[in-house]
Amino acid sequence: MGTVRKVRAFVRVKPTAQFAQDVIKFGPDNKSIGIYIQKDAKKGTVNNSQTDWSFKLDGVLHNSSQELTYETVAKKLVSEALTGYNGTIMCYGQTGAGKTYTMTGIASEYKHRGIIPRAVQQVFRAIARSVDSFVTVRVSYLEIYNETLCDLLSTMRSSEDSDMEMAIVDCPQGVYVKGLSIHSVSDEEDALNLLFEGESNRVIAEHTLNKKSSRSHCIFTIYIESRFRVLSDDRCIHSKINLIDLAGSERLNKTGSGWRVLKEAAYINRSLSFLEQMIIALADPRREHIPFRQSKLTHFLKDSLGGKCNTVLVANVCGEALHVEETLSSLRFATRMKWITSEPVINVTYDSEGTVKALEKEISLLKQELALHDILVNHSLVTYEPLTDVQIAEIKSQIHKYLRGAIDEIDVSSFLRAVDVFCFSQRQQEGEVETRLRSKYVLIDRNDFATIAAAQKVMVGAWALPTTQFRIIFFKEIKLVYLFLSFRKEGTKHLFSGKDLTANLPPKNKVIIPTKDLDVKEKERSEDITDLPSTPCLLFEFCCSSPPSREAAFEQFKEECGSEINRIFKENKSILLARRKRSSTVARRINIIKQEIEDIKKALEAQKQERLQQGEYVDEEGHLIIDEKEFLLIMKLKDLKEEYRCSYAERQDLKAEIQYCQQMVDRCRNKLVSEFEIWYSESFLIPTYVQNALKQHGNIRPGMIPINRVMCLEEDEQDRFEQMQEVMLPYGPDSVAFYRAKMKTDQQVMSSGPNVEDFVLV
Ligand SMILES: Nc1ncnc2c1ncn2[C@@H]1O[C@H](COP(=O)(O)OP(=O)(O)OP(=O)(O)O)[C@@H](O)[C@H]1O
Repeated sequence: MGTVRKVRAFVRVKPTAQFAQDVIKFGPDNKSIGIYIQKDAKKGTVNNSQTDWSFKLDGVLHNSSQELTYETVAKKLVSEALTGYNGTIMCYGQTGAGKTYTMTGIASEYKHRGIIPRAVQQVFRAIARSVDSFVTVRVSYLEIYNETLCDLLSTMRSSEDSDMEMAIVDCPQGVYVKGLSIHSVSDEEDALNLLFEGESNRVIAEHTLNKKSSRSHCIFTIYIESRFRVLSDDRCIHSKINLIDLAGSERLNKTGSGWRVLKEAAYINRSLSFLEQMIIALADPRREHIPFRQSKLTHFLKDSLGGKCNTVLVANVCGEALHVEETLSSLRFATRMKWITSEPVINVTYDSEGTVKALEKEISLLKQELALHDILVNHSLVTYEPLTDVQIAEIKSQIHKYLRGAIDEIDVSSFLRAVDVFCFSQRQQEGEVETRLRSKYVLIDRNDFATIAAAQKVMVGAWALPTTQFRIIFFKEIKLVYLFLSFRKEGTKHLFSGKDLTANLPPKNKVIIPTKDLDVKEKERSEDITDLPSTPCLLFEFCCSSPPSREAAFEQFKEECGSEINRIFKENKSILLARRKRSSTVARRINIIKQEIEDIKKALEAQKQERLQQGEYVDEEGHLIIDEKEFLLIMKLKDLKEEYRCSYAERQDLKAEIQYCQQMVDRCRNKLVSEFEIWYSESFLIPTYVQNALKQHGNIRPGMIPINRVMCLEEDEQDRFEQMQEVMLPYGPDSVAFYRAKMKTDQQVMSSGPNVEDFVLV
């Protein structure tokens, strides 16, 4: 079980020119807020009505920027969500007090973006840094308007979903909304697109208190699921972050709009008062029944307030005297929230069934791929069933014959046969097989991706030709499994020659072992196959069409492009280790000195007792006379104390140095990982022509433009226009996703024209 925590509650005061400084006062701890009201003169001099209140919350946000608000309120909750804790952040307060500003912010200005876009950014930045897990992110956007559930992303719903009636459903895993569309998002821009799309669909009414008053409760949810890259680790960590912008909590008589708005206000007030009842019940440990089902909002919040979830409330208040009653009511609400306790736990499931399913799916895809290859190369009769004893014996006999030189080639027609050939040949004549292979084939290390890619490029045109003959030969360790292709001459025309290959390979082809030192027999053997090109066979790794594993690529990256940062990282780490070692040596020394001091103190005490028993000597001036032993002990104690002081000071210095070194190491590690991610996607996931564009003088800056964008670019003009926009955007590359998403939503809204008006109720 997790540790028991309290729900955290903050108050955010909207800046105003008419701030009521005599009415609202903040404590020096930045956590307390006091409200002082003059006595109502009409009620006479003797009346007992309360005139001042004091509230203590987790923080008061007055004149605080969006950034500071996010750091204070949300950052920790979001980072804990990334490790599997559910989280809820809720903004409560009267109309116009800044709930939407706090939660969503101003969509046209990056600087004023609110909690939701910042949370999205934090999530995707953390994902970019994670190397050991696959993280998937999904989002949904729900609106509760007049007790009706609306999907703000309904235009993106599949036809199946849109037919389904929405309802809040309890299930053992928690509460969920049946029929609500949940969308996978691959990056920050994707998620922001959906946020802005949903924003433009919110029910908004013109209202005396706020011209763009949101009349509904809106819940943007981010679902995070992390699966570990290692197949043996079947843990799946999942969490959700509910970001809730409640409708305004003003009193009916202040709304001052038409009957429709009054009806809305009645609904809003009712659901907020049910919410208050639920909070009072949750805060009372003796209460057995919690009235969740009284409204859609409370039902939805059943597993999002307290319980196993991290919960944060922001009470938005106005600073003017006119709104003091609403301010008081919001502060009371926030104080009640603080009484609720929670015991957050990590949501983890062990998905061995999922892993098996994923593996089965992968096997079936591989089988299909293999079948397709077989058809392409006229090997349609190949079987992948386990071999019979007779077939195994036949393979063994073929290998013996090949090694004796009785046959030129081993016919390896299926993968399983090849595995057997490999196992058997490895046991039998590993060295000999290697020499023979080296004399006939060009060998490429499986980790040399550049060479493999070049070889692949040369061969790519030959794949589909029926004259291409496959042979798979397994070599030494399973790590060096190669797929050999031999290309037979078609008439007099070679499909390509070894020269073509060498021309296409990168200069660092040192791993290619040239064909040489053939004995006579071998020469004859190669002459036998003169109908093959001069470099008789090409080969490449069995799975070279898929990118290398991240682990292998990371090793390569550290050797090559990332070598400098890796070197600095290692150096810093070794300095850190040396400092730590030194610090523990000093700590040990301090302990020894402490012990010695204790021992000497005891010895001195014993000496003193002995002296007292024997009677003390004093000189003529009345000074006490001690013997030499006691004198030496006193001197030793003095030295030890001095040594203790020096060692202690050294330890303090070392501690500060360690802290600094640790920061440097962490920074280097993050840099190494983020550079690796860019390098990996540029080297293996991005097509070559895009890679060229990303090179130093290419027209795209790395990390700036998502691939899908690059792919759909057609004209140079478009390129230049986008580049220019990126340079001009404030806050550099960080804001690109935000502005792109905003532009996209604006374009959609413009093209949908009058439909936008449908959402504005006047
Ligand atoms: N802290 C703040 N700093 C600057 N402007 C703010 C702040 N808080 C709110 N505002 C501005 O005040 C106006 C009203 O804020 P907002 O729409 O967020 O209120 P609300 O509480 O969501 O109201 P409603 O319940 O009616 O939707 C907006 O123009 C917003 O930009």
